[in-house]
Amino acid sequence: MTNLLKGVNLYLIGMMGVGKTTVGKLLAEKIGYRFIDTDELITKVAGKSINEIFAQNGETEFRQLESNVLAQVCSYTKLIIATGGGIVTQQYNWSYLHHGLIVWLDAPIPILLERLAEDHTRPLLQDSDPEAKLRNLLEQRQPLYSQADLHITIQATETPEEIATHILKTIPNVIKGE
Ligand SMILES: Nc1ncnc2c1ncn2[C@@H]1O[C@H](COP(=O)(O)OP(=O)(O)O)[C@@H](O)[C@H]1O
Ligand SMILES: O=C(O)C1=C[C@@H](OP(=O)(O)O)[C@@H](O)[C@H](O)C1
Ligand SMILES: [Mg+2]
Repeated sequence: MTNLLKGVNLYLIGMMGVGKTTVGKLLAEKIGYRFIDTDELITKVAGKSINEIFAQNGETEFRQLESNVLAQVCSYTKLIIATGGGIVTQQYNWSYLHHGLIVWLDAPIPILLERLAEDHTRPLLQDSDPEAKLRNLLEQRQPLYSQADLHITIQATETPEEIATHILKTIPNVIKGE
């Protein structure tokens, strides 16, 4: 797999709660790549949590930090990059994402809701109706996510390990120029 990818980065995109961070770590272990999470880098750069950035600086500034971090990481190779769910909403981010192979992790809303039911770290979901919020975000983002190179549909019972294996099995079908 490492030979096939030739150092090309993998970018995981998709909705909050789909498992980008969890599966990304496993993928990196499996193929000997480094793992990077854009949210984690943003909190390091800003010196505060995602919640604090949204509350104190607003989403616009968060998106700017996210783009800056993405621009930095895409100059490296052999990375698995778990992005934040909204990275696709900034058109110019696509010029960075297209440096690598873009993998869309896609799961139905009820699965996302169940996983995020007790979560307080995603400011966009601290809403009186998180289900409606997720539906609304997905409606806006689905056409953007669908620009990925690889679309992985996740079943409710699939473990992170199974999803990582599924992705690795599917990559040879979409390697650019192969
Ligand atoms: N395949 C899975 N099966 C069950 N729970 C999962 C799975 N993938 C992720 N999770 C859980 O769902 C939550 C969100 O996962 P996370 O990796 O943070 O998603 P994302 O980075 O896409 O927002 C976490 O609590 C994680 O442990
Ligand atoms: O969907 C979004 O707009 C967001 C997703 C989050 O990351 P995850 O997708 O890893 O939860 C994080 O970047 C921020 O809370 C905004
Ligand atoms: Mg994440």
